[in-house]
Amino acid sequence: MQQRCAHRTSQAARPLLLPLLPHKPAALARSRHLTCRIQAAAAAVSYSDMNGSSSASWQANKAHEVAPLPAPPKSGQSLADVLPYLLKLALSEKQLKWRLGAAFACMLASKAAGLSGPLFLKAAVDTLSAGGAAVLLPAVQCVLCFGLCGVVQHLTKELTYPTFTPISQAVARRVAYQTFSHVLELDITFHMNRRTGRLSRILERGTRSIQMLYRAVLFTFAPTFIELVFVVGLLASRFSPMVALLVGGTFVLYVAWTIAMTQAAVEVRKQVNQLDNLTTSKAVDALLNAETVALFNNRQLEVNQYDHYLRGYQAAAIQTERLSALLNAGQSVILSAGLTCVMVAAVIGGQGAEAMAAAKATGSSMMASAASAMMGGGSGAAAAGAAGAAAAGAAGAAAAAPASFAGALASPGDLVLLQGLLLQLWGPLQFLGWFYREIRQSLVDMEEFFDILKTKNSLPDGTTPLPDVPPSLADKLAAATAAVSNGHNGSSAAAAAAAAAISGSAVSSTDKQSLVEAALLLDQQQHPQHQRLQQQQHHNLGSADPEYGFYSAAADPTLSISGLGLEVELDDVVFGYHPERQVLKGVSFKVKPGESVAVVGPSGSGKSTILKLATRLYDAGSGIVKVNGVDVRDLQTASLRSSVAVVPQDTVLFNDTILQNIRYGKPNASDEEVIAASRMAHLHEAVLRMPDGYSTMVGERGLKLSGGEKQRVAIARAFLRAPRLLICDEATSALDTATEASILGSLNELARGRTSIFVAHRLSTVAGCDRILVLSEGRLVEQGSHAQLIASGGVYKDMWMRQAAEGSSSNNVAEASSDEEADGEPLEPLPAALARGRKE
Ligand SMILES: Nc1ncnc2c1ncn2[C@@H]1O[C@H](COP(=O)(O)OP(=O)(O)OP(=O)(O)O)[C@@H](O)[C@H]1O
Repeated sequence: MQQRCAHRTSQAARPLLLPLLPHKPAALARSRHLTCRIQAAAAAVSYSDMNGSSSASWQANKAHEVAPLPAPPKSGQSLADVLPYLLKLALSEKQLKWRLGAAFACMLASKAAGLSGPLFLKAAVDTLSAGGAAVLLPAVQCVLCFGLCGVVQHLTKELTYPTFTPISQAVARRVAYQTFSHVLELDITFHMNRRTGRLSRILERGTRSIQMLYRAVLFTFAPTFIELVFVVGLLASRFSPMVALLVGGTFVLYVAWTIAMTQAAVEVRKQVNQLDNLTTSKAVDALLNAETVALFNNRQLEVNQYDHYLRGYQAAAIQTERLSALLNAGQSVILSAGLTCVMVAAVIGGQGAEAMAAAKATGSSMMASAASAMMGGGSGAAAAGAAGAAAAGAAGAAAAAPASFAGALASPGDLVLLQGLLLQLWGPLQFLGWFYREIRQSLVDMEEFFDILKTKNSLPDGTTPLPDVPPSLADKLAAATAAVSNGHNGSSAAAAAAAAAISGSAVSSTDKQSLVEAALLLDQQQHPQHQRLQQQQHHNLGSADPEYGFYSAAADPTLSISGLGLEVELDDVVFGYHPERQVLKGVSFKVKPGESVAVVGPSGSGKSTILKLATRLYDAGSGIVKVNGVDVRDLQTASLRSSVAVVPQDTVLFNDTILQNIRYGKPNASDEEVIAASRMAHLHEAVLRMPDGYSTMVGERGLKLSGGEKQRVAIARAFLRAPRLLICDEATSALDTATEASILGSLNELARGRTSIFVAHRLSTVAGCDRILVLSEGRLVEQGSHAQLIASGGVYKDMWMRQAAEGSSSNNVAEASSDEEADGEPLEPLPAALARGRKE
């Protein structure tokens, strides 16, 4: 039985997929051609991967395991606000402990080596100053140690950040991943009100800032502070408390100046950011609309507008530069003045000459002297030019010192030591200023970033999964199942019951539906394979037919009427995009499962808005929108949307290949499925005519495709998706009438057994729908079948007659309608009538 069922499906699918089978030479050649195209497409897939356009993630359409972000701080204005957040971010990284420990060990080793170097150098200088042949070896030893310290200092310094980088990169990826996911999850109103370029700049600056803060705080501020404490201590013990006090004072003054100036620059930075956002969004806007710009010959207009923002940006950036120059100048003056004072104090208040003399007298090895110096076991004084005057000045002072200050100085080595230590501080201090400014800027950047993270979806997700059938149908289904199972035994009997029910004129369409459902339930109980296929289609998970890969309900008449359709109901819905303007003013209707409904009416009457409410892009202001009997606000949006396919009014494509763009309807679809869908959408031949076939890149937003081709890509996506609710918003408006007629045929096939809602201006394209809703100024003014509406002679009939009169191709249809009006016979469902009318 199972086999028979599978065979039936495969047989049913055969006509549909026949063109894919290589059973003729021509077909063989074609299939080879197709294979080439697919290979080319595969190449494009890797291209897409490289470009980050996600085919890999398309294959695995499920969330990656990325830890959620902690709640962003209430305010991101100060380090005190942001640091705990950064800490929480880092703490959830697995390797944090050992990496942080290793990075700190490297950093401390680097600092220790950096501070030891001057001590060895001092020892070498003092040794050499003693004179004589015996000092040569110890002096060389000291110099070698000095060199070794330099090597260790730089090697460990270079190891520090790379050791921590995997953590900061992992955090940055997590932040970027979760923020991107958060932004895509936000409601459509958020995206409507944002400018894309601006948003992407904020996200980019935010993630960059997080990395900057780690680097600055962990590897610049903390080590510099430790170093400062150590150096001040060393200076106090070796020279005098005054020297240490002066170094500390210089540092405090330096930091105070940096903070004050940076604070002043914050406002300017905010301005620069704003102008940067505006400039980028202006550029992105113009580039996205390059064709419109060219056609309207508005290049200069765009460039001028861009320049308007650029000029603002330029002015703000110049102000930032001025502030930066002032900051740097002040920092240099403070350091130079401070360090000169330190040197003078060291020279004047030099101490420890005796100790050094004693050290020399004992003739102890210079290594011992260096070691004692490192331990702070002696003190000395030296003089040098301010470190800001650079090493040359210091060296000159060192040379002059023994003569000029022989009485006050302990040794020339002390002078070298002092200068070495001060230079050791000088470098990080310079960076400290730069990093502080960066931190301030990062905090400004992160404020906007946190604002986005804190933005809540104004349409919070519901918790109820989409039920399989609406409650009313479920009841009828149960009754019908019982009836059918009492009367018959076995799936063929169930199918017979369904067939009888369908053909029975006395049975209402909903009851027919119920009986078919009942029959199918019985069938499923006995055909697990059948059930699996149906589930696959339900959840859009995979291909049902191993032979062809592509599954279509249209290929299997039993499945296509399997009641997969959703029930959509609007109950007294009032809605406006802005509170002061209502677009829908109390609209109520119900679309039954499996029913095809058209929404027609003048432009701006709210047709597309209804579709947006049904797919929960917006929530109704008042009234309820229900799908399968559940308020959409309670439904899990994912379960709703995974059951819906929308062919939108304006198809915007991803800048990727045609293959990938179609595959977007079902990310895990095989190439064969994609191509089968493309055939159903009458796109295949057009694609084959393109030089790169399915691997043709469609350009930004699909600009390289014609309007009709874009629409057919969207239709192919819908075929691939095989949805329970098909929504077509002017789906064929960009197509020529012949293509439109054949696509409508395919769409009708697709719509069988599913619920479908069509919005159309050309009434002839939807006259075959089960029901037509006529909307006018946000109100439902008429509804019924085409025949009923024509017969009632209302708004719809006026629209129909007007359209019939307008187009020569519609004349036949108009005649048909008057004939039908005259004799009361129902019209032949379109597009069959449409196609016939056009032929005639
Ligand atoms: N995102 C939006 N923000 C503000 N107003 C909107 C938005 N989308 C649509 N509108 C307005 O709502 C009204 C109804 O729009 P809707 O798109 O539903 O009309 P429609 O009947 O589908 O029109 P058409 O046939 O021209 O597509 C229009 O006046 C439109 O300007």
